This record gives sequence, structure tokens and C-alpha cells, in this order.
Amino acid sequence: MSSLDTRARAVFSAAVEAVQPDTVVRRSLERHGDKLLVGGQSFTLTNNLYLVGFGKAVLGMAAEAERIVGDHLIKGVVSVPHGIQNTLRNHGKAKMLLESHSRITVMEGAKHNLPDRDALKSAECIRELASGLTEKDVLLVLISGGGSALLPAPAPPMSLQEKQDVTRKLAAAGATIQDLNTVRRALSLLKGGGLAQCANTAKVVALILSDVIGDPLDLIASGPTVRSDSRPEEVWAILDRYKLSDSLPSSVKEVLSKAGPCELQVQEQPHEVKDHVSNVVIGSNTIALECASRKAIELGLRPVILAPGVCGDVRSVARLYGLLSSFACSPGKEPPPELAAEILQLGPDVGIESWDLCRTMNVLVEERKEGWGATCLLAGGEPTVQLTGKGRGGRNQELALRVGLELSGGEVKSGAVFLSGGTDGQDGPTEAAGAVTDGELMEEAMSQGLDIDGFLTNNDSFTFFSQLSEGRRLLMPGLTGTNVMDVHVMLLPPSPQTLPVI
Ligand SMILES: Nc1ncnc2c1ncn2[C@@H]1O[C@H](COP(=O)(O)OP(=O)(O)OP(=O)(O)O)[C@@H](O)[C@H]1O
Ligand SMILES: O=C(O)[C@H](O)CO
Repeated sequence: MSSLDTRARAVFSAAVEAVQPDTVVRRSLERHGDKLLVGGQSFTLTNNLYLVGFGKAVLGMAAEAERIVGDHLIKGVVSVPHGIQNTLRNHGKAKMLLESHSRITVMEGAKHNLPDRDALKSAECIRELASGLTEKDVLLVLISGGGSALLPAPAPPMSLQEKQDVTRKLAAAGATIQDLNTVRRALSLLKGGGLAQCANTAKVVALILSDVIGDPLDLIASGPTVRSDSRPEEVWAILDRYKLSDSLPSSVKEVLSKAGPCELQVQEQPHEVKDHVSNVVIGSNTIALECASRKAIELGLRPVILAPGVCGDVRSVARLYGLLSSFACSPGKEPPPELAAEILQLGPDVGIESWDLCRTMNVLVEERKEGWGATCLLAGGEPTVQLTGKGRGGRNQELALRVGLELSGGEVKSGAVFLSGGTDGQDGPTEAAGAVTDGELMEEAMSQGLDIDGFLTNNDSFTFFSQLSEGRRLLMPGLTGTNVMDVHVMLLPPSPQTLPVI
């Protein structure tokens, strides 16, 4: 494997390192004596600090927050995924666990990422803690991806089962996270600003590790500290779109026929959520890409960040990377003129603005002229896979495989190396985070008797990469304890190094 492969992996590691739960909390929470500085505000600590958290990464965030605030923390409750403490221990991530004398209670729940009775109990404890606070108190709220399932509080008279059925059907019908969480907010007592309302007049500071494209505060974990502005008509429109309106249980219809749980609470309460709440995004795909970019410079590469919001079908995303590689590496002084038009045409399908594509192409053109050396193109987001087969894989491995085909095909075999990895360390239901590919992929597979098309048809990318060259192309960082979606790294050698196909 080329040294570009090693460098691509190092750049990915730097991206993940930048958004580790303890790192992001340390970067955003500063304590000077009895002053706590966070999000540009200062709070006086007088043994008046409380902490709640929900999400896949909040255990490590809570451990670090407690190390920083020390004895000022009176009490905390975090709702975390079932089995996470054991998993972290077994993966050598003990620093993400709480000390034995911690004042924070850890509650595990939401098996298989679904709200369950355990998560309901955790949500109730969190609600109780927040409801007991007064204006002297500060409530630190730690939020990360997976938070919606870990904080279920169905608005009465709906049962947990009824609420779960609605969200499960929406997800199965292919609803986006925007649609899903808009509905979740309308059906919950704590989402859509409900938690902040519960905290009365206490000061609320939410530290958010974003796992949603564009970092929309009201959607990450369904925005429990962000007042929801969505109207019942919007919620009905979503349910109509997925043909669920007619089959809803009467309790759900009753909740939706009111103005929405959140709005009801606002009328009952004398204060506004916005007056006493601040929301701070402390970790995101953008932050991961910026740190990755600094690592690239250290490794002698010239970085360019394409966009942190790549989405759409992996086929279109793979095509885009194939075209960008040809644009950067094709022989000759200038890239073939038709490539730019084709790249721009793909923009809307993959969630990338023309402006970002043009800016990136400009950098690639400059580098061709200057002969600077290898370029490190960085992007992030969450593409999707249309599952048609029954194999084992994930969107990152499938993307890497498809990009490998792009780089291997065509008249000129690209010298580029492409990596796609999930920052949580787990791509779909597999042990890998993703994979690394290049223009040699097709030949390598053929020489080992592996039929790439067959694996792709069966969505079997993990099996493919496990069998190919003893799994050397797999990306296996292990569970990372964080999640800011996926990171893509494409290392592009300067055009003279491009290998002609013989
Ligand atoms: N065999 C497969 N091949 C390709 N993609 C798959 C396969 N099986 C599942 N997936 C994809 O994996 C995704 C689910 O995996 P994963 O749990 O990593 O994603 P997630 O929803 O982003 O969760 P998280 O937010 O925790 O990362 C879905 O997008 C699904 O389409
Ligand atoms: O918990 C959730 O709602 C998703 O992970 C998005 O933040």
C-alpha cells in the first residue's frame, strides 16, 4: 500500500481525535476558581451546578465535565445506550467512564437505538432533576446523537409503545432525520424545548455534539433545549407524506390536535425558553474536518475542505469523487473542460453547493499549475445506501468500494487514494468504520477471484473488504466513543504522477 494510504488514515484519526467527547468538553468549558466560562458567558459557581445528558457520546462528555467543575456539581443524571459502559471498558476507553465516587448517575437504555422502558425511566429522572431547579442554579445539558431515543417522554395520553410505533413506521418509510425529529418534537414533553422549560428559571447551558448535517439545534436529539417553532400543519404534512395519518392511534391524534405539547407549556410558564438558555455546538463534522486539514498540512499535503454536508445516494457521491479525481489528476496542463460541468451538475444530488464545488475546483486547478504536491480533499456528511441485498456492509465501505471502481476505471488509472469512515468507528452493523481504496482495487480484486459487482449487488461490502488482501483495506479504529457522521479523505497526487493504463 502506498504512503498515501497511511497518510489518509492518519488524517482520519486526527478528525476523530478532534471530536472526542473529553476533548470537545475541555475546549469549551473553562473554570477559573468559582467562575465557569462557556459559550462566551460566565457563571458563578456556588455549589449550584447540576448536569443531565443523553446521547451516545455523553458519558465521556460527563466524565470530563465533572473533572472540570469538581465539587460544584451537586447532582447529575445521564441517559446512555444499553451496554455502553462495558463496551467502553472492553475497548480500553476507561477515561470515558465516571469515577467510582461520581455524583452523576448513569442510566443505560434504548436497546437497539429504540426508546424503551429503561430510557423512559432515565427521561423521568432527568425531568425530575430539572423541575426541582431554581434561578440560583445552573443546569449543564450534554447532548449528542442518539439523544432522541434516550430521552423519550410521550405527551399524555400517548403510551411509549404508541409513540415508538409512529417513529418506527416513519423510519421504515425512509423519513429523513428532519422529518422524523419534527414529528418526535410534537409528540414529546421534553423534546422541542420541553426540557429547558422544565428547568424553570435556572440557567441552562447545553453543550452539543452534532450528528446532523448543518448542525440544526432544533433537530439534534430533537432539540430539548431549543424552542420548537414547527406548527401542527407541518407535522400533519409529514405524516401525510409517509401515508401514516389515517392509521394513527387516537392518542397520537389527540396530542397533535392540541397546539403541541411545547406550546402548551409555554403558555403555562411565565418565562421564555430563550431568556435563560444557551446552546453551544462544541463538536461537529466541520470541526473534525478543520482539524483533519491541519493534520494534512503536517503530513506535507495541501488540504481543501469540500463540504461538511455530503448526502444523497452513494452512487452519485462515488461518481463525484471519481470526477474530482479525474479533474485533479488527468494528464496535461488543464483538466478536460467537460469535467467541470459534469461535477457542477451532480451538486444538487449530493447536497453540495455550486460555490463549494467551484472553490474546490479552483484549488485543484491552482495545484496542477503550481505542482505543489499531493492534495488532501476533505468532506463529511452522511450519504445513503439503497439496500437491495442481504450482505454485510455499511455506507462508508460501499462508498469506498464504488469510488475504488471509479478510480480503477476509465482511460487513465488514477493515483488517488480514497478513504471513507464513520467517526463513531462503526459502519452499519459491521466491526469496521469504513475502508480505503485506490485505482488498483479492480485488478487486486480480479487477481484474487473476487467479483466486485456481485458484492455490490448484495450490499456485501464488509465481506468483500474482509476477503480482499486479508482485510488490509478495512479501516478498523474500534469504537471511538464519539459521532459527528462520516469523514471522506481523498488524497490526490499531482497530475504528472498519474499512471497510464498499459
Ligand atoms: N449491508 C449494508 N450495506 C450498506 N449499507 C448498509 C448495510 N446495512 C446497513 N447499512 C446502512 O447503514 C446505516 C446504519 O448504520 P449506522 O448505525 O452506522 O448508521 P447511523 O444511522 O448513522 O447511526 P449513527 O448515527 O449512530 O452513526 C444505514 O444508513 C443503512 O442503510
Ligand atoms: O438522536 C437523534 O435524534 C439523532 O441522532 C439526531 O441527532
